Amino acid sequence: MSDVSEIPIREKNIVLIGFMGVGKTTVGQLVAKKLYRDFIDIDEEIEKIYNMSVTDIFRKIGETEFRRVERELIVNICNHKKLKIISLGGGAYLQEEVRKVCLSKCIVYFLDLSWESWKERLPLIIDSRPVLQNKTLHEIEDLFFKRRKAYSLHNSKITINNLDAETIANKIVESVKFAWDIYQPQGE
Ligand SMILES: Nc1ncnc2c1ncn2[C@@H]1O[C@H](COP(=O)(O)OP(=O)(O)OP(=O)(O)O)[C@@H](O)[C@H]1O
Ligand SMILES: O=C(O)C1=C[C@@H](O)[C@@H](O)[C@H](O)C1
Ligand SMILES: [Mg+2]
Repeated sequence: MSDVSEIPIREKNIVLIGFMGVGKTTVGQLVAKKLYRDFIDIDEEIEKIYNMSVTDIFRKIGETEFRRVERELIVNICNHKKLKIISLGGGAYLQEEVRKVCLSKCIVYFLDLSWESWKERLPLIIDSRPVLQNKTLHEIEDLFFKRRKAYSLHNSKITINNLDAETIANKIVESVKFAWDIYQPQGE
């Protein structure tokens, strides 16, 4: 497969990062449709490899192995694929190698939701996110703010409080097209 280090900005993969449950999967699918691109959800890819849910992988195989596969998958996709919309799992970007490859090969969008808004979404996701289980709300809050340091390394931030998924996807598409036109105007 070819190396994509010199890839034109219009062909770069777009990567969505942010805390679990902020909507990376939901919004990524919409962005892919709007830009006529393929969508890759890293959690789904890992589930296909093991033919198990993320919850079962954590339980039966363990988080350490999950993180290794997650990292290798992301590094491989970022190095060898282009024109994709990629939604990471919420913890993937905590790995330095993942941050490095995403920032060097892709355009990284951070979906930024406030803690107050995020808390309302907890009941929707708690059962399918093993990292949240057996934690108090205070411990989850600590994790939410600790992880912001890693997410602060991005190319663009979209503040998503009170916005529906369609509106967020439109904002990303608008922002991507703006960047394309600034850095690589059509016809040049
Ligand atoms: N803008 C939104 N407004 C309200 N609910 C939303 C929005 N975006 C996503 N959701 C809902 O929040 C939940 C989590 O969304 P989603 O699975 O897309 O998050 P995620 O960021 O991919 O999480 P993870 O990091 O665990 O992969 C889903 O139930 C989804 O329907
Ligand atoms: O934030 C996390 O650590 C995780 C988020 C999910 O997307 C899954 O990747 C898994 O549940 C771990
Ligand atoms: Mg997801």
